[in-house]
Order: sequence, then structure tokens, then C-alpha cells
Amino acid sequence: MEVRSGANPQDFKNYTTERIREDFLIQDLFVSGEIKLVYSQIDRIITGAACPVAPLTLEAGAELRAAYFLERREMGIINIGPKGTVSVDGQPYELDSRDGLYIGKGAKEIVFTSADPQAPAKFYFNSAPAHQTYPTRKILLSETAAQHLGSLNESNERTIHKYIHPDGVKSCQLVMGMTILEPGNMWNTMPCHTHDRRMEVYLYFNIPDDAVVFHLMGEPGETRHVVMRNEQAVISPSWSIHSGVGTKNYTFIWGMVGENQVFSDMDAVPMSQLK
Ligand SMILES: O=C[C@H](O)[C@@H](O)CC(=O)C(=O)O
Ligand SMILES: [Zn+2]
Repeated sequence: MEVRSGANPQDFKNYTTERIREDFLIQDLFVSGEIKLVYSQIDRIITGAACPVAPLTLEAGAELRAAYFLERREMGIINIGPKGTVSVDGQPYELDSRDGLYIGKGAKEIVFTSADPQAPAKFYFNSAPAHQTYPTRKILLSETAAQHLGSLNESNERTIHKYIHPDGVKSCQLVMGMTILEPGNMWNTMPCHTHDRRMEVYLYFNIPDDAVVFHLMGEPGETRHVVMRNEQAVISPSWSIHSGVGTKNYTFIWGMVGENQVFSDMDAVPMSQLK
């Protein structure tokens, strides 16, 4: 798997577009017939995807020095493609498009399959170190905690669906969900925020081929943008804002890792502070 190191905001000020993309942007996640994994040393989150044509088994890889992937980890999965199944130690969980799955520490064998190999499922996942086991649970989109935010007037009317969080399906540190923008709304997370106690990864999808999302990152007074295309992810350190505006409608999955799981543990950035 690819390993990426952390980042210091003082250094980040001097990064070129190329360096920002190398360090934070995750491209080519969904490749038919493959599992892709990117290990970030920022809170040791692993961002990955599985696109099975034939069944794919998740391996720990040399980087984890573990007998199996979830020996000391937990993970959350959301399927953004056609129907597929994730088998956890032989127990099958069928995931329709937008269904999620939490898998607790200690599950040994994780196998991904697609219902129709001609139309592979697209399993997106985040994994974090874990020191306790929480029960493995399937999460239907309809069962997520939904929070409606924003307005058409501010171009940010959207619904935040919390899949894995302290008031729902529980985990050691991973918090994960999906935000769906209403048609005609282009902004997510603006006004924006930071959260010193956790980092975040965004996966942008449902972006038409001729559209892009300008993802914003950096300290509030030192922002940069990352031009994102469909099904790409971006790593956001805890000192960074994370926000975006699309040239067309899109959806995104967010995953957070760190020591405070409370969603409202965030520092709102006044619009006047942004530079
Ligand atoms: O800390 C919370 C995360 O940044 C996201 O949940 C924000 C989000 O989905 C949104 O505002 O649209
Ligand atoms: Zn956030």
C-alpha cells in the first residue's frame, strides 16, 4: 500500500500545486478487479477502495506488521456502486448502493464480491487503529442519523447522513458519513471549520465528467485549493479547513479519525478570517 507522511502548516504555505496534489489528493481509487490502499501517517488512517470483478480478499500488507488487516484496526465501508457483498469471517453482508458496514477490530477475513461482475460494486472505506472491539453492523442509508443543513440562498442546502458515530453505530475512533447536496447547491461545509482533535478525509463522487470540485484546504488564513474529479479523495490534516464548491452537483463521503468523536467538537471559522 502507498504510505504518506504528515504535514506541517508552516511548510504547507510553500507547497506548489504539484506538491499539494502529491501529498493530499488520492487519485485512481476505484480500479476494476483491485483493492487500493493509501496509509496516511496523519492519525494512521487508511483510505481504500475495492472494486471486485472476482472476489477480492483484504490483506494486511507488510506495512501493518499484522497477521491480518483488522488485527489492531476497525473499518467503515460505504458502497457507492452497484450491489455487492462484504463477507466478514464468512458472514455475508449484502450492500446496495449507499449502504454501509462497520467492522470491528479482530475480524480476520474480509472478502469483497460484486453481485454482477459486469457492473462491479464500489466499496469505499476508511480504517483506523482500534484497541477494543465494537460489533460489526450493516448500516442502511435510511437508518442513518440525518441532519439537514444550509439553504438554497447560500448555495449549501444539504443533508448530512451519519453512518458511524457515538449516537448510532459505535466505533473506537472512526466517525463516518455521507453528505448529499440538494440539486442546484454547490457548496459544502461553508462557512467552514477546523477540528484540532481529529483529521478528515473526503471522497467526492457523482461528479459529471465535465465538472470539477474545488476543494479548499489550509489554515483559515492561508487557504489553497485542490481541483478534484469524480471519485477522488483528499486528506485534510486537523489544522486544515475542508470545504468545497462544485461546478455541478456532487455527493461526498467524509471520514474522521482522532480522539474526539463528538460531531460538534469543531471550531467554526468566521468568514472574516478566511484568506
Ligand atoms: O466535521 C464534519 C465534517 O467536516 C462534515 O461532516 C461536514 C459536512 O459533511 C458538511 O458540512 O457538509
Ligand atoms: Zn470537519
